[in-house]
Amino acid sequence: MIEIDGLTKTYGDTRAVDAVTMTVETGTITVIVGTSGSGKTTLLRMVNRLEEPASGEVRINGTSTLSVQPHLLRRRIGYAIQGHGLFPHHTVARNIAAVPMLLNWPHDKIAARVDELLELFSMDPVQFRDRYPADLSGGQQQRVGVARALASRPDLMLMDEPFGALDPIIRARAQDDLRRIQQKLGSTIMLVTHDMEEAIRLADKIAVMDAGRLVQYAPPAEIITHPATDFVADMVGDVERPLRLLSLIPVSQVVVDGPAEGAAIASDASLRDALSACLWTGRTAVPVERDGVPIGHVTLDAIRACAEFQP
Ligand SMILES: Nc1ncnc2c1ncn2[C@@H]1O[C@H](COP(=O)(O)OP(=O)(O)OP(=O)(O)O)[C@@H](O)[C@H]1O
Repeated sequence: MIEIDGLTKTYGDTRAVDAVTMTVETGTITVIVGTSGSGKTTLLRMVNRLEEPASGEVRINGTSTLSVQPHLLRRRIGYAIQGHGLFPHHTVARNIAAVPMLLNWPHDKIAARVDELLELFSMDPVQFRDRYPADLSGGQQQRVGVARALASRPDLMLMDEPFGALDPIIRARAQDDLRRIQQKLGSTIMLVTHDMEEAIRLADKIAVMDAGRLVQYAPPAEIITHPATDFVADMVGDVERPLRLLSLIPVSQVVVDGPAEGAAIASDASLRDALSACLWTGRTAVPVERDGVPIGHVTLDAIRACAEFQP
């Protein structure tokens, strides 16, 4: 459990974060959302002491972070930022292994962990572990960045706009992957975004920040149905649905016979999901199954045609 207690940060006259108190349960995703300058990043960076608070404290499983040296604290807390921050001259495997190497894990344990994470992120270890970041797509780099932050099985994972550089379709797929992996590993995640749609998709609880203050902290359904302030209502109202059309068409409508490579999606999934799957994996088709039985595949061309020919 992460307890944030009266956390405050001032820069001159600006109260960047103003007496924020909230509790994050172990094994959940909390998304901190708000407009630019509302204090989200500062709040997150006070949790791993990249910023020191003016007052208040953070407790992780009952222990104040002030009682732990910052560099030791940060080894226990994963941190992923926009633009992934990978080391360009290190291979994918070495990038993912950065913290386990610092912690002096045995070589075979590190190698096993790297392969396990690559597989979790749908990247074949044989194909990817010896590549360099420049030889990966943007989506793949982002996945390696998140895998690296998870590598040592941190108590807590902090993510600052981790998907900000991805286009909206790939981002939806990256969010789904993160959710799946978080559930599998039981990780505790605090994630900052300015995108309310991302918050709704990912969060167990959403923390809405406005001018340094925490104005609402509640599950997504409650934020949508009972926004605490006009500001929260405006943020919910702004949720963009650029791919609304594809979201409304089931995959079953354009499925054709024959196999395709990769993980299958359900026939009642939407074409938006299928499009995300194609773009995220870099494939031009995705297999489709009904009740776990393969029934064919859907192609990127067919999805595009649907998007184009709808009124
Ligand atoms: N090092 C600093 N010196 C002075 N002011 C700062 C500093 N860092 C942040 N601030 C101010 O603190 C406030 C909160 O900034 P913060 O970066 O936490 O906001 P944010 O919600 O993460 O914004 P964004 O979404 O644009 O990243 C802003 O008014 C910002 O200008």
